[in-house]
Amino acid sequence: MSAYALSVRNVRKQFGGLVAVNNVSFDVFDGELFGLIGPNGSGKTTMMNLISGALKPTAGEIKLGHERISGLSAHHIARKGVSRTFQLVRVLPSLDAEENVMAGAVFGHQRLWGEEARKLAHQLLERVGLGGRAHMPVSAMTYIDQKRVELARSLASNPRVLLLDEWLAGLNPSELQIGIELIAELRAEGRTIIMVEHVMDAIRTLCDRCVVMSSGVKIAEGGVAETLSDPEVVRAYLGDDDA
Ligand SMILES: Nc1ncnc2c1ncn2[C@@H]1O[C@H](COP(=O)(O)OP(=O)(O)OP(=O)(O)O)[C@@H](O)[C@H]1O
Repeated sequence: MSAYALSVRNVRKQFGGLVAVNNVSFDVFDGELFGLIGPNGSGKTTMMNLISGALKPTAGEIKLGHERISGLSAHHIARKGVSRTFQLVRVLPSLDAEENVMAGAVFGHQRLWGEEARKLAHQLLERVGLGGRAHMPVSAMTYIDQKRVELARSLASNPRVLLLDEWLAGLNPSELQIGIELIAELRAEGRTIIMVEHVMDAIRTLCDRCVVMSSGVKIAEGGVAETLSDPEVVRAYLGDDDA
């Protein structure tokens, strides 16, 4: 880990009178698995949307490496190397797994076509545990398998930064274990990942560092163990069963 993969500087997002993200700054190193956590409604998904370009900040700056990406369209930011999965899985249900993943290869950062894209799709489907199911329609797949397809599609662009927005949500305990192992493998490959997650065991197991948000504000940042035992963080989570 050396250079910053992503820098968030004094970022603010206002929806009318509501400040969803209030002057938040943090840096994510190359190769780091970085957690973004906080109670419901604290601004985590808004922050993911700001990084991916689905939303534009009201103020502040986001850089990918040395390049400012805040203000660019989601499409441009994806091309520059930020890819994501969504809180509620978004796949193309009428297509099969291979076609979904090829779409990521064709439209993303890496831009592969034809046979090259197909070959990569096969490798990635194998990678996420869907080898042999390349031609299954995604609409016929279980929820975890649809999540695997979405992850493979995000990886198909060979992103510089991968955003996982509650990728583990909705999985049963054995699927959760598989999901955590899969993310751990991506981390071991040296991928830079920012994950929003309510599953605290996953954060503890997987993340190098984390930021904690509450009511739009960053209330703590640092190594996972010390951050989660910070009294302000414990207070913010009081009453939240997931903490
Ligand atoms: N498009 C929007 N328009 C208006 N308000 C919004 C919009 N998106 C989010 N908000 C508000 O911003 C605040 C932060 O929401 P956000 O979804 O970012 O929180 P979160 O931490 O991701 O929550 P959760 O853990 O429940 O997903 C909430 O009060 C939410 O209602």
